[in-house]
Formats: sequence, structure tokens, C-alpha cells
Amino acid sequence: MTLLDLTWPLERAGEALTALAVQARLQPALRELGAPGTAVLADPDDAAIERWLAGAAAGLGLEAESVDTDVAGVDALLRTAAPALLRVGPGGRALLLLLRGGRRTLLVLAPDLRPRRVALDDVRRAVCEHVLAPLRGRAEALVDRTGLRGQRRERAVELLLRERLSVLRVGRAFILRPSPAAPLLRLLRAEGLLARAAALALLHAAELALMITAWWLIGGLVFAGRTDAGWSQAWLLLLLTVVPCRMGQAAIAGEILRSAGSLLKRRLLVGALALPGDLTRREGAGLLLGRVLETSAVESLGLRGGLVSLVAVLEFAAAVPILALGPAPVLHLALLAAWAALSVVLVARTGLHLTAWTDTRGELTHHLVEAMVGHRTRLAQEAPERWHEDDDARLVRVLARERDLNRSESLLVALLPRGWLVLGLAALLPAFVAGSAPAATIAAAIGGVLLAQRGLATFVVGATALLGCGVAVRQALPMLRAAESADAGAHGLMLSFPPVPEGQPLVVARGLGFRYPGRERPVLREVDLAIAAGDRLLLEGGSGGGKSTLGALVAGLREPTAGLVLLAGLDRPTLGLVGWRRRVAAAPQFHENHIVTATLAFNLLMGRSWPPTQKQLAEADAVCRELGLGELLDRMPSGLLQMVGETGWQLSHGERSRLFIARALLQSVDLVVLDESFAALDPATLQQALRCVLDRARAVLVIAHP
Ligand SMILES: Nc1ncnc2c1ncn2[C@@H]1O[C@H](COP(=O)(O)OP(=O)(O)OP(=O)(O)O)[C@@H](O)[C@H]1O
Repeated sequence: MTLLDLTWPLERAGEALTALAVQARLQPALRELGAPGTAVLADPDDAAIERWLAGAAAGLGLEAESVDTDVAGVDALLRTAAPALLRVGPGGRALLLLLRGGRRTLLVLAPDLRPRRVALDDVRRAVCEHVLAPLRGRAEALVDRTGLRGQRRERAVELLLRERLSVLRVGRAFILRPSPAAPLLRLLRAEGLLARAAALALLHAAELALMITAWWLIGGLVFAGRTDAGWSQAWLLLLLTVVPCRMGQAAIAGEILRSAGSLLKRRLLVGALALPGDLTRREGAGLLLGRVLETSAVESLGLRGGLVSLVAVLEFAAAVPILALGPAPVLHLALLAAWAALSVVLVARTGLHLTAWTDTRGELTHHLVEAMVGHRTRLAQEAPERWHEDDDARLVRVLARERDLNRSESLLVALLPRGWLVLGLAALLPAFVAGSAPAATIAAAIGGVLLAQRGLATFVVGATALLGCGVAVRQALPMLRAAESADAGAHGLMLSFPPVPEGQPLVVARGLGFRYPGRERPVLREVDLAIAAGDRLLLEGGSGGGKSTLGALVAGLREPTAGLVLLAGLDRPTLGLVGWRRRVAAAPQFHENHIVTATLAFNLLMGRSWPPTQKQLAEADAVCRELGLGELLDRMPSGLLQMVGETGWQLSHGERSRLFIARALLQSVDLVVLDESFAALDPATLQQALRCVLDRARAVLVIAHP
């Protein structure tokens, strides 16, 4: 059986995806996904099938991350990518389903749904051959002209190929994993975190059992007045066994911290990018920045706190039976319960102080960031004596809250474990003085008191960390919530998009209405609109009349609060934001549009897949020149690769507005919405830019003042 017999044709991509997900335990049962349509399969652009796979995976609550590599990186990819779908064969028309990686062999899922072992060498060949084959012939022909023969010829061919292949991308794989937006429990299970946490608890329980046995042994020997060498060796052995136990725990805890940390970061990133635009506008950049900063605490404090608290619970639980067997069981257990209740009260009090401190600190960050955002305006327009008016008062408030928090934390750390030690030992005094209990029982009870004290000390550390984490989670809540709904628009990814024929309806709106949240009156009411493919429209109106709002509705940036808007006959829930964006691109008004600190090429092509192809770069260059930016490009030392933005090459108002137009045109969509994009241009440049837009856009809606 050849490797090709183990591959799935691209037409069966849906079946292959769900089969792999089931085998890799990412999904409980096979699901009907359908097949990529002929339009997707026939699309010469690889992006169509990639989008289809991403959409289909999202439908299963999974993420199919597309990765590729150069020839040197293929082995590493094959070893680590599983579970993954690998495109192999000419044109990548077949899929190899990678179930498990390995050093020499890989486990793949065959079309008969049976896992099979294959040699890594064979898979590497299948992945690279289509790239290697055409080049090998040319390289051999080239070397033959030099007259080299035998081994030297072979070596020269290999070297030539390696040189060429170092820049060629091969081995496109789709790594399958639960979507960061999936329910938390599913993510934790998929990452093996629950199993690891159980292993950690087991190892710690074993360590405690070893320690208690060691105490019991040495205590018995001492109280019996025996110095038996055999027993002492057994005691030593027990203590030595604790060492691998500790090492195992440290290794597992590190693994848990690493994978849970990356999980959280992915979820927060997805959430941050899915935050509704209006929320970011309402809250302001400062508050959002504060929130993002707080999220680092979720990871460090939450994970550490969780692990430490788990250990504290085990230590506390181990102390209970020991104290119950001691000379004052009722008194000890009652005291322990009272102390546990006091701990909860003190921790809750600290939590309140921590919340208050974090809130005032967040306000301060917000105030400072907003001041910085408007810094240049303030320098130019505000009286200097008012620049720092509020800063001191805000700082004093933060410091007062911090003082309260410090006091509360000191009480927690100082009183809880030490107070218990004093009380626990005092409770043993009557039995000790009366001599009513055997010495070994008293010794065991002392051990129980010490164990509970260690548990309390660990609890204080864990609880403080968890409190910090709780407060940080509260700050990160908008992002975590947004992450849960981040895949809502993924469905539209699976649809293929032949362009709408000239004259056919592109955007149709009926009874469209829009009201901003918190506003009493709608901005738009009962709007009917029809834009056909090929239309060139100008939308004029007075200031504040709702032109930009209508443009945002057409571009899918906002959803109507009344009525219906269809794009190529489909509504927004069907297309999803991603699907809508692939048909309509917008250049929003100046205050809503930004130059990202990155290369000019990135700023121009950020709507396309990244990194760009040579063809896309050439297209970007051509559009810029048609918009009259040729002279600027020639002046920039790095041309399209010049860094622009706040800390890069500074662009003038008119240059920026043309960059925004180019960015919209380069998305190769059916309709371009340009909101006051020509306002900053002189008449001659305006004519030139307009010419370019009319030549390049399939349909255009220009918003302008009369
Ligand atoms: N994010 C928002 N939240 C609340 N109200 C808004 C928001 N954006 C715009 N508005 C209000 O909606 C109304 C219409 O605004 P819009 O920007 O659509 O008008 P416009 O016709 O484009 O105006 P202009 O020509 O001045 O740009 C205005 O009264 C504005 O105050």
C-alpha cells in the first residue's frame, strides 16, 4: 500500500475533518459537514479551501490553524503538528490526516477510518516532492553545463536545491485544536490539564503520607527509647523517597502553568480582537489598557494560587484525622473549624480592599492614558497650570486604598498561621500536664498541629493569589465574554464567492433603522436602498445626518436595529462579519481610521492574507502610484517596506487619506465604501485619486459633504 492510498481527496475534506476530530478526541461523534463546493475546489487561490476548512472546523467548535514551513522545517512540523490535516501531492489536492507525531514513524488516519503507521521519510517526500521535482530537473541541467560528474555533481545539485528551497514554502498543514472560544472545561480537558491536576494531587497526597509515616516511625522510636539502626535506615529511606515525589510535582506544576497560561493568552487575545467597537469607544483607551494590563495577573496569580490552594486543602485535610486521634480531639477540631471560618472572613475582607485598590488604580491609568492621547492638543490649547490638575488627588486616592490593602494583608499573613500554632499547642497543655495521654499520641497531635499550620500558611499564599486573580478576571470579563462569541460569524467562511454580475443587486436594504445604544432617537429610520454591482454612487448630506452610520451598516461594521439589509441575497447572520468583509471594504472617516506602526506594505495589505505574495506587493505598488503616491514611495529608503505610523515615517494628511483609499481598494471586494476619503486632497490630486477609484473598484459608494 502506497502513501497515496492513505490520503483523502480534497473533495472529502469535510468527512476527513470530522473523522480526525473524533479520533483525536476533540469531538465526541462524527458530524455531517458537507463537502467544499465546486467553486471552492476550482478556486485557483489556495485561500478558498483554507477558508472553507477554517469555517468547517469552527462549525465543530475547533480551530484549524494553517501553518507552512520551508523544507528544513518539514520534519519538525510533522513531529509536532498532530492532530493535523496535511496537504500533499500535486497542487496539494490530497489530505493526509496526521493523528500522532513521532521521531521516525507517524500515525495517520486512513480513509477506511483505521489508524496506520507510516515512515516520516515517506511523508516528507510526499510533502516536498511537488516542489522538488520541477526544480531538480532544472538544477541538474544547470550543473551538467559545468561538467561536474559523479558524487560532486550530486552534491552540487543538492546544494543548489537547498539554496533555492530555503525560501520556498512547503508542507501546508492545518493544526486542529479546540477553538479558544470553546467552553472552558472542554479546553482544559483537551490540554490534558484535568489529568495533570489529578496527578499533581495524587503525588502530593503520596508525599504527605510518606512524611506522616516518617514522623510516626521516628516518634515511636524516640519515645520507646530505641535506636535501632534498621528502623533509622527505613526512616531515612522514607525521607529520601519524598525527593522524587517533590521533583515530580514541580515538573507537573510547571507543565500545568505553561499550557494553562498559553490557553488563557489565546482566549484573551481572541476576546480582545472580538470586542465590539462601541465598547472600546465607550470605555476609552485608558480603561481598556488598564484591563489588558490586569490580565497578566490572571495567569500568574490564578494558576499559582490554584495549585497552592490545592496543596493547602490536602494538608488541611490530612491534619484532621491526626488531630481526631490526639488527646484533645473535640477541642482541636472545634478550634480548627473556628480558625478556618476566621480565615474565610479575613480573606473576604482583603478581597474587598483589593477590589477597591484595583478600581482606583484603573481610574488613574485611564486618566493618564487619556491625558497622553490628547497630549499634543493639550500642549497647544490648554493653560500649562491646568495640565496636572487632577493627577495628585487621584494618586492620593490610590495610595489610601493601597494602605488599607496592606493592613489587611499583614493581618492575614501574620495572624492566621501563627495564631493557630499558639492555640493548637495550648489545647494540648492539659493532657501534657496531667500526663494522661501516652507520649506518642501527644507527639502525633503536635505533628497534626504543625501540619494544619503549614496548611494555613499555604492557604494564605494561595488565597491571596486567587483573590488577585479574581479581581483581574473581573477586569478581563469583557474580553473573556467576547471570546465566547468570537466564532459567531465563522459560518460565512465556508461560502464561496463568485463575483456578482454587473447590474445585479449587491446590497439591498428595506425599512432600515439604526439607533445608537443609550440614544433616545434613531439616527436612521425606514431607509430603503439598492446598490447594484458596478454602481458608482455619491451619498451627500448635512453634518450629523447619519451618512457615516449608513456607510457602516452597508459595510457590515454595524448591525441595523430595525429592518433588513442583504448582501448578495444573504443576511449578516448567514455571512458573518468575516463573510461580509470579503465583499465590502470600507475606508472609515479619518478619526476612525489608523496607520498601524508597521511597514507601508502591511498597512496597505492588512485586509489580505499575510505575508503577501510578490503579485500582491506589485499590485499595492501600482495602486499607490495611480493614487499619486509614487513620488513618496520613491523617496522612502525602503519603499513598500518602510516603517510608517506614530514612530515610523510620518505621512501628511493627504498621503494618509490616499493610503486609506488604497487599503480599501486592495481588498479586492465587490463594493468599496469611502467615507469622506477625498476631503484632504487638492483638486488635481482629488481628480487623480477619483480616477483610480473609478477604474479599480467594482462598485463604489462615496460619502461626502455637498
Ligand atoms: N458611536 C456613536 N455613539 C452615539 N452616537 C453617535 C455615534 N456615532 C455617531 N453618533 C451620532 O449619530 C448622528 C449621525 O452621525 P454620523 O456620523 O452618521 O453623521 P454624518 O452624516 O456622517 O456626519 P458628518 O458629515 O458630520 O460626518 C450624530 O448626531 C452623532 O452624534
